[in-house]
Amino acid sequence: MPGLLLDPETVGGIPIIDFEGFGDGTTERAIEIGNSFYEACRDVGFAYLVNTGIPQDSVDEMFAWSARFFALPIEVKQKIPHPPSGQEHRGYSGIGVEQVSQMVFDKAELDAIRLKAPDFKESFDSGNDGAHVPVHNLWLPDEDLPGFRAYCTSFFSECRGIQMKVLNALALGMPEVAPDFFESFHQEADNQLRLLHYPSAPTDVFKTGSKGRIGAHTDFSTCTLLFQDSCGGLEVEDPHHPGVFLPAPPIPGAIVFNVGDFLMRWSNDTLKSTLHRVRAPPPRPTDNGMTRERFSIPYFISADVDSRIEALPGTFGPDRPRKYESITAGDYVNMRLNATY
Ligand SMILES: O=C(O)CCC(=O)C(=O)O
Ligand SMILES: [Fe+2]
Repeated sequence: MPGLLLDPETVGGIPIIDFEGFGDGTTERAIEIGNSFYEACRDVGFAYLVNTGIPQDSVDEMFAWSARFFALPIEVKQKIPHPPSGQEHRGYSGIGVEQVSQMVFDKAELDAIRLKAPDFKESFDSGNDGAHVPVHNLWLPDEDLPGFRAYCTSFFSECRGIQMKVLNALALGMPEVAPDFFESFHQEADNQLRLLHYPSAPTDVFKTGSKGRIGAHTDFSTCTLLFQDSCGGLEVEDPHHPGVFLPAPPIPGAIVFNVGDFLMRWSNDTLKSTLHRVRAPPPRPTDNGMTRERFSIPYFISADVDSRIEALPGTFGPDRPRKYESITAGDYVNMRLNATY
């Protein structure tokens, strides 16, 4: 993308970490990657990861399945509604989407939608089908979208492979953390694959400024791998200027990585879980008063529910007390999920 790369190693202040040559994580080059990745997590909380080894075709295919899923009639998607309980982060959520997709242009109606639905998005969540988690996937009957379940399941596994590489790189870069430390806390893949669709909507819908596609938030698990399409609109808080958000534009082939609140707590606040949000992308003359639709795919990585964490080695000492009690990953995530739904 010409013009975007002002500094070859960052975009909008977000470091680009090149995993080329990471190998099995034992080479000099792997240590270098680990060091710059650790610095990115400490100083920014976000990084673009390139050459991670995930085939671009797999990512493109996941986006194609996502588009097919969201194009299904609302009655079909509503066969698998997201349960009201925060613990069960599975199935379809279509908050406010029905109204928006019907192309409402009346101002009073738009205002009513804004009040009702702060975020104009629909989503589908799936996770590990393993028996150890008390949460079950909600799949459509296969005849409604043959192949969808199989592909989500296979993409979930591909992301898991990348997850291990990424966690190992971070451990390598952290001063007193053993290389396989994080891996040993992430054996069960208690992760969540979310397909997100921000429908096209009249540009007016986004004009008030206070509401958008996703309001400013931090993610609450260990970390997130985010795949975004070419639309744009993701913004990340500038670590040096609280309240100022900088665009994190899509870079073809890159995964956006961010630290979550759980890892921030685990690191005694050494690593940053940074606020981010999604706004309407800058309008183009060809948009005709409509904001383009956007698809994104976050993969939320969580530690094994029963694992108990306390401040990571090297993040506390005589001059730097531990700030948090020890907690299990399950208790932490449930506490946070219950506050969201
Ligand atoms: O859609 C995006 O780019 C970001 C999504 C996100 O931040 C989230 O789901 O937590
Ligand atoms: Fe997020």
